[in-house]
Amino acid sequence: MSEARIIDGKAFAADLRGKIAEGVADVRARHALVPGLAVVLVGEDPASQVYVRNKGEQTREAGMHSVTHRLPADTTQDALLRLVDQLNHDPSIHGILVQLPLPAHIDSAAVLAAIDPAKDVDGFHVVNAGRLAVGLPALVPCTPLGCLMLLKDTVGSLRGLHAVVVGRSNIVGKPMAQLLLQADCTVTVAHSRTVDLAETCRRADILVAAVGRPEMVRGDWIKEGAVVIDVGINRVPARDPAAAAAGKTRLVGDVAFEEAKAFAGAITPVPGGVGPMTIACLLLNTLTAACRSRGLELPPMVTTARGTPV
Ligand SMILES: Nc1nc(=O)c2c([nH]1)NC[C@@H]1CN(c3ccc(C(=O)N[C@@H](CCC(=O)O)C(=O)O)cc3)C=[N+]21
Repeated sequence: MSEARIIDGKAFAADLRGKIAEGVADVRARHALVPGLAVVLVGEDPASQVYVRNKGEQTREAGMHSVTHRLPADTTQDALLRLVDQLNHDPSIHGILVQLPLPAHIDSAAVLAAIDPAKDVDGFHVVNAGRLAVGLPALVPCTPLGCLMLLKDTVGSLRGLHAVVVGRSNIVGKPMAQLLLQADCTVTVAHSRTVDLAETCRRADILVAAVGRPEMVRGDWIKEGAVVIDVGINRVPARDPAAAAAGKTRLVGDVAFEEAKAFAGAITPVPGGVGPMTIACLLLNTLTAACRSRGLELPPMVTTARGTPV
């Protein structure tokens, strides 16, 4: 039994961002099109602040136009809806991302529904979810899109493989299952009410863990040689008790990584796995949305022979 290959999402994402930057330079030169992304952050959650700052920097590095709207935590739903409407009508903006979670007094579903589906670079609008489900061109949620890219890069053809997705959220589990189905996998969607979750996972050639529970998937849940994609990003107390007492934390996934390495054929780490791919795919979706707004194909440096990004 050999140790799993570690899938380097950080390096893959850096490479993808390089290709996106070339694609942006191409549409700027040939079509005077500058893809623009607007990120809206309500409230001051420190983790969200870091993440939003990274998005802004990487967007600009790719040659795109980037605006961040930071609104106070007590912003009314009406004010947020007015901002979304303004961005919907702003021709310099091709992608709109409203950072989740929103404060409890705001109805997230109402806000997501107000985003123009053509600018919905998170792929959370019901129109995009529906288009993905029936196989029409859609803006696809960034995290599952990034996972699919890592899987295809690791495995090649996914045809006929049994994929088990643990987690049924609208932002990861459900769209992940749709993408795997489209790639000709046999797909099982498991969740907290699944009877004998461990046994279900053991049948997976491809295991995608997206439950948000630190290290829930154990090593012996994994079939020998399976490819494991860990979507979880959980902050837990530092290993060292003194450091933990001082409030220091570390990031772990939904998979017990050290155990899993002994069983898996390949596995994504946390950090440095799926997380960086999520942001790279946000940039890709912004470029896609900008091109579609002008009826253009995606530039060739970010597409496969079939003209799709994956
Ligand atoms: N509308 C909306 N869309 C989102 O896509 C969205 C959101 N709201 N709310 C918050 C979550 C979280 N999220 C992350 C993306 C990348 C990393 C990431 O790059 N993580 C790095 C490092 C993390 C670190 O060191 O803190 C890694 O895993 O290697 C993390 C978290 C997107 N989200």
